[in-house]
Amino acid sequence: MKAVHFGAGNIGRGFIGELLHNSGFEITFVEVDKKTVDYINKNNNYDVYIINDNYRKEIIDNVCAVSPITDEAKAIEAIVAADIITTSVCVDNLPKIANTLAKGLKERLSQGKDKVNIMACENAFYATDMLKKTLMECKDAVSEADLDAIGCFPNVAVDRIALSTEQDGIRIPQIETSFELVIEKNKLNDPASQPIKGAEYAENLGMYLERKLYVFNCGHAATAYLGYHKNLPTIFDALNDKEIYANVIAAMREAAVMMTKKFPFSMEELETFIQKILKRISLEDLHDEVIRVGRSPIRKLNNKDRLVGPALLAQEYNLPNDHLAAAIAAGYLFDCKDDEQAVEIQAFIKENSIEKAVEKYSELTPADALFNKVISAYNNMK
Ligand SMILES: NC(=O)c1ccc[n+]([C@@H]2O[C@H](COP(=O)([O-])OP(=O)(O)OC[C@H]3O[C@@H](n4cnc5c(N)ncnc54)[C@H](O)[C@@H]3O)[C@@H](O)[C@H]2O)c1
Ligand SMILES: O=P(O)(O)OC[C@@H](O)[C@@H](O)[C@H](O)[C@H](O)CO
Repeated sequence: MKAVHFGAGNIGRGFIGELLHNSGFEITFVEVDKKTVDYINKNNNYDVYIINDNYRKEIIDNVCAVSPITDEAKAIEAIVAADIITTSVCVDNLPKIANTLAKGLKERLSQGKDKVNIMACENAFYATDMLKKTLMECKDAVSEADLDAIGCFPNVAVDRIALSTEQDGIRIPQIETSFELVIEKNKLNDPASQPIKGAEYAENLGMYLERKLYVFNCGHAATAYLGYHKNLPTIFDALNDKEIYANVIAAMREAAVMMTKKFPFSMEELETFIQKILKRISLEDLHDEVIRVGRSPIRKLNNKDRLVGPALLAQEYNLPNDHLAAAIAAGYLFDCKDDEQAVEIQAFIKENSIEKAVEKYSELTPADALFNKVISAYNNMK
């Protein structure tokens, strides 16, 4: 069985690559970083280290990599031959992979190939739906009818802390033992099939996806932005600060209470979930930097993403969201110079105002109670 995976980064090699390999797939990574492509092709394998299993090394073999920039024809060939296609490139990059994927899918169609499962393993609200939309809108656009004739598009919730260390300019993935990959079962080509071993197959993905993004990633982002504001380098350091810990858990609980209104979760089970997540992310050995977890704030401050998304839903249900508002405000203070999106937001605030920035990036207006809470928290923190 053959898999094509776009993005040989931390999650690509460290998590999805490992699961695909253990499910019996030969994997072709489509990756823009030349050094990573050459490293994978050198021995047709790569190493992964399991952090909280004494840095046990796993070797993932039967892999190769191609660059979509210098070798698009090979990428298309791999797409045509694939039994499964997955991505983990960050949702901001989905439009950049769309043309190559679209060309490969058109070629599959013209060769009369089978339908293939295509899954975007990204932290976002229904990332596979987003990918499908970009395939219909890109330069080499495929019509929806053709996409449905050649592909199936299940959404997924992807959870594993996947980091890396650098050796000779190559990032070597390091992962934690805990993981969860939940796949939207009824959208699979064959809903009874379980193509990836170790994944869960759910009919009601929405509740798992929102719990992951709106509770886990919500708390993670809140920790990163509040930690960055206090000059704390890692998530471990940030959660060791009593004030930050109290604010993070309060924000996660605000999101969780909202989830109990929307989905059949009890607060008791969400409280257990929150405690489990806080334990996982505060592991000292991870050395997970607040700038990684806070990266790409334009994406994270979007009104469908992990902070504004649950805060708006809480507002809709007339529930408290003040701690979520404070975390959003901290996101607008994230002025990391190495993060393009942070630089853009800070320049926009300087040239315009925080009010205009919240309107532009989070699509909140002064008519929203949340807008005013964010502005007032921002001014208090500044
Ligand atoms: N790291 C985690 O703990 C984690 C956990 C769950 C979900 N995720 C999600 O997984 C996705 C990837 O995150 P990551 O941490 O692995 O990031 P990463 O930066 O380590 O990996 C992304 C990879 O995609 C490659 N890439 C970018 N544009 C590309 C393109 N046009 N074509 C091919 N390759 C391209 C990059 O070079 C990089 O190797 C994100 O959506 C993230 O939210 C990450
Ligand atoms: O990957 P991002 O940028 O969406 O979010 C940063 C972290 O919160 C994220 O990577 C977590 O480590 C991950 O979602 C855990 O499953």
